[in-house]
Amino acid sequence: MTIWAIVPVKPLRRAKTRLADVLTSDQRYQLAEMMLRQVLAVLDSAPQITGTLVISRDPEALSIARDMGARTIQESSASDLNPALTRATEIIRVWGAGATLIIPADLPFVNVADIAAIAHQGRNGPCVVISKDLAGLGTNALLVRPPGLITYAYGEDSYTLHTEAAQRAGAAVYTYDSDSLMLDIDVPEDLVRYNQLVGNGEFTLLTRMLPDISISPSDMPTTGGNNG
Ligand SMILES: Nc1nc2c(ncn2[C@@H]2O[C@H](COP(=O)(O)OP(=O)(O)OP(=O)(O)O)[C@@H](O)[C@H]2O)c(=O)[nH]1
Ligand SMILES: C=C(OP(=O)(O)O)C(=O)O
Repeated sequence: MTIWAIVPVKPLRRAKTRLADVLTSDQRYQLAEMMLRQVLAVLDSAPQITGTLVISRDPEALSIARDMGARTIQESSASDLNPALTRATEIIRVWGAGATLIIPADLPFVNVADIAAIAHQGRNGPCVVISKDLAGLGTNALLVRPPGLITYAYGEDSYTLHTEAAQRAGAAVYTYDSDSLMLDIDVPEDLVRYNQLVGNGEFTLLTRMLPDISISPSDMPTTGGNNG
């Protein structure tokens, strides 16, 4: 059965506000664009994904999505993340999708093995497959078979809320976690944790993605967690 990916994208020039203490607005814009392109490239190369629908208010994000082979939907200005995802899900249901995989645009390390593993776990419905964030509170990837089975509850404690919604719907609930899927880039500590994960003092993610950036570990808080 077909799996359509949905990628929600906030206006790129207003993204990653929680990184404002350590990145300039232009650096945040560059990071948001680079992560979006990375996520779309992985979804485009994953054989289990029939197609990707990007929903955003941002014409620039929608243009990037189209250039990378994704379908797009213009989100209304008054929208928010959960209603945007609901609207996108309604569309892929019309397209006959057997399942949807929600992948946020800020998961720079998602890879095709993650997509394959989630698709395999979620091959028989009704079910959901959820990938937690590093703090274990958020939802980094979410497969829902059939689409529309549960109401989206992204935000605080979304992992628990999505799990409970699936249980109420009588669906099987699977969890798939991997280092590559667990790290969404939200807060400065995520950059520190990324650095710890790869064991390198030079913020490889940023230096690779934003070669002109000059952040050092001493610029970062050393405790706290990804609040999902
Ligand atoms: N279409 C759409 N996507 C959204 C909206 N809010 C957040 N997103 C996307 O949902 C995913 C997770 O959101 P966040 O982690 O809050 O990303 P962010 O808004 O760039 O980061 P912050 O500004 O720090 O909250 C990212 O891919 C965002 O681009 C929204 O209102 N509409
Ligand atoms: C929206 C979520 O997290 P964040 O906005 O921090 O990526 C979530 O995990 O439900």
